[in-house]
Amino acid sequence: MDENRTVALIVAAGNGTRMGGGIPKQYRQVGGVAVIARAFDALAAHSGIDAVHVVTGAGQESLLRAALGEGRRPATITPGGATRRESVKAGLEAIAATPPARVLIHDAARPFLPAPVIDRLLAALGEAPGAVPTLPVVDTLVRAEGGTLGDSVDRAGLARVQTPQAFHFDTILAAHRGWQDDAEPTDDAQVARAAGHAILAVPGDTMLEKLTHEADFAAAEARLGVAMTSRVGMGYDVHAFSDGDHIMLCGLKIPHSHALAGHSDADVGLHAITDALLGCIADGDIGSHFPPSDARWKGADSGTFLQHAASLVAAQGGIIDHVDLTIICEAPKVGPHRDAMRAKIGELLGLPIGRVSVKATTTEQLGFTGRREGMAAQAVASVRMPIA
Ligand SMILES: Nc1ccn([C@@H]2O[C@H](COP(=O)(O)OP(=O)(O)OP(=O)(O)O)[C@@H](O)[C@H]2O)c(=O)n1
Ligand SMILES: C[C@](O)(CO)[C@H](O)COP(=O)(O)O
Repeated sequence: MDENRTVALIVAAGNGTRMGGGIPKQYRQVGGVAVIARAFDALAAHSGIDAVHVVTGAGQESLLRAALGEGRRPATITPGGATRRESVKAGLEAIAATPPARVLIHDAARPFLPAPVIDRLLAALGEAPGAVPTLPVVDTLVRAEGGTLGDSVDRAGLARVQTPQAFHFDTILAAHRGWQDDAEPTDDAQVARAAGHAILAVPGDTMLEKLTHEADFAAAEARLGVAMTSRVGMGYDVHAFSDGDHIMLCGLKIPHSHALAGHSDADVGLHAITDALLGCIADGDIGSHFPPSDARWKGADSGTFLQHAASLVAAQGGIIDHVDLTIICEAPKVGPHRDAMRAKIGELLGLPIGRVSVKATTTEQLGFTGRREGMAAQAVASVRMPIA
């Protein structure tokens, strides 16, 4: 073991399920820089830290490399596990090949890490085998029982625990190797304490808040003082009817007297929204990203196209505020499916249903939609983008 060596381990193997759809939160941008890149920079720039190791999820390595760019080189990149604990253990085992004296274990989802927090943690490791940053609880605490308030919980003596969590390396490695409880620990301090070690609390920082839900991104931008600007994109699409007994519309299979003809699943609604999102970032159109000449997109689920466009918006630090779709046809009737369509689009984009509008109109039997030769759809999307 190198007595002088301190390393950092960033765990980034989560899928961000509470965040909703799109690319995992650690690879999205906040203020024009990927979340994980900010955490990486804060650790790598600290004079007390010698190397930064990263744990990433299965299939996320290209996202990780893109987010870190050329300039940031993790000492190791290790595949994570199904839980945070498993990911941390995998990272510690990778580091154990050349064991350092100390390790700081950090959530990739906490992009803003002030250097004084690291200073406090490293100083505390001179007195104890582990230390974590904490913040006082300032709100009243109650048990939540459905929609009804349960008993209040005395907040005296309670604290909120953040990361990085700092440990003597051999202590935390042994604690993780020895973890046997069936319950999943939510952090590494619990693993160390279960092995009998005293862990110190040092003052945390409000900048260190974890990005957990979608609204946390807007809060992070605000915390950073990032100026955001609104953009609006529009999309329009048409598909002709052909023989068949159903159409795909807004990601749903709708029974109908005809199918819609197209290279993909011909989902005119999702195509219009995809183009509206691409319009917000001035990045071509659905045809330039998914050319009909490419056999890969034959019969493709258009949800893939929509999620790709949303991930491009997110990669530029954009936040989708709202989408509004108008479907133009004489039949089928959209009304009975409207809310299911809104829910499906919301699911694909990671948006609550209140930010997804689906409308429909006929053209009073005029034109190609009036003659029931095909369907059209137009969409407007509004996003907030960081001002470059
Ligand atoms: N199997 C897992 C789960 C989580 N993490 C990481 O642990 C940190 C904190 O977890 P959390 O905020 O819960 O992230 P996610 O698991 O991605 O989010 P969610 O629980 O909403 O799915 C994140 O940096 C996440 O990438 C990990 O490395 N491996
Ligand atoms: C490790 C952690 O960030 C400390 O607060 C937290 O416990 C992670 O919990 P999650 O449920 O994995 O977000």
